[in-house]
Amino acid sequence: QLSPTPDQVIEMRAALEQHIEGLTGPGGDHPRIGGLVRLAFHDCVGGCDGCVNLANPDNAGLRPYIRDLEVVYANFDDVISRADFWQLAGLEALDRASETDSPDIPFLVGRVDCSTSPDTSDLEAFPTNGGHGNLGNVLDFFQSEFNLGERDAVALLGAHTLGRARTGASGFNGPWVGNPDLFDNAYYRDLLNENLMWIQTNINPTGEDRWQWVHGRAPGGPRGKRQVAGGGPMMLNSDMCLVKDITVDSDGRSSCNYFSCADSPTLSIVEEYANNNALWVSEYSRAHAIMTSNGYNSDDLRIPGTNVDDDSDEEEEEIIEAIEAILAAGRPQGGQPRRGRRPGR
Ligand code: HEM
Repeated sequence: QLSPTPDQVIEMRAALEQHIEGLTGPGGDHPRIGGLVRLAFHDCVGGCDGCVNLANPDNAGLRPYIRDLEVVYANFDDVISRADFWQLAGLEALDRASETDSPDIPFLVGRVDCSTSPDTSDLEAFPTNGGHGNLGNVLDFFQSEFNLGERDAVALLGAHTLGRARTGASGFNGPWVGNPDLFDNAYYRDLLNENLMWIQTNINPTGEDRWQWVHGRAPGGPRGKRQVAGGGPMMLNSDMCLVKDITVDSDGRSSCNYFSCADSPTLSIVEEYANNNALWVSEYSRAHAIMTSNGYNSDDLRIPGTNVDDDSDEEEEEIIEAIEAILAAGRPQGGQPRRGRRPGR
């Protein structure tokens, strides 16, 4: 099995850092930050296996990130699996985006690529209704897919502080927050910010509906015009449901507005994260570590160059213990390891 040395991991991280810096968007942002974090998540739906089904509309937009990353991976494909390399790329992107509180996520190796990597025709199960969904859809998804609870789900969705949605991919449009390159709790602060006058608008009224929440006005500014085509900061229903108890119809339209909706049961978690960046980053780290072990048992994954049990870093050990507990709880009856895709997928 492929297993890089710690020095090789350092070399790969340097190459990935260069890769991330090597592409800038029109606003001077770095699109690969968001793209690589999203890839790390999408690869782990159905098990982290270095394979993404690009024919699945839920994966729309990932193609250029995978294609460009292949050029970097070609230099290391004899020492690391693609599945591990994609996870390292996600971690490097998070580090690049962090300023004050950096996520502390141990990089574990041992993931195995699917036989057709990087492509697959497997249909992975993403949240019902994608960005149209409500809190029930979101929580069910994280529970059934990753064995993650409510708090972990709220923490993970904070990754939407990075990157943006694109009309040509999901059909939604815009970043979630003002600075899509910065990994901090702005996502939670904006969700709670009444001065942003959140309104729900359909940015694709002549085609398949795309109801997203946009700022009704700039902070402190006069009430602005509804963003007809989006492009400014936005939230999906699956984000807004963390603070508002929205019920959406099959097109994604909410029956209440930001001011008339009742509070969501997860509101208090959002408030905690909005008030405490370090707390959010720490809980995000744990949830991300668990998500990116999906499909494996604790004995399958280890820190490069070590045996997991030898590792002396206390914080990393805590996270590994958490992963072990979750993996043990999630093991199917009969104690069979859940490596790669689950039966029936
Ligand atoms: C309920 C679960 C989720 C839903 C419905 C959802 C939905 C979406 C949608 C619709 C987009 C826009 C894609 C595009 O147009 O290119 C997106 C982007 C993104 N998502 Fe999620 N997402 C979910 C969970 C997550 C999780 C768990 C993570 C990571 C931990 C994540 C990280 C990202 C990032 C970083 C982007 C920006 C990508 C870019 O800039 O290219 N998402 N998500």
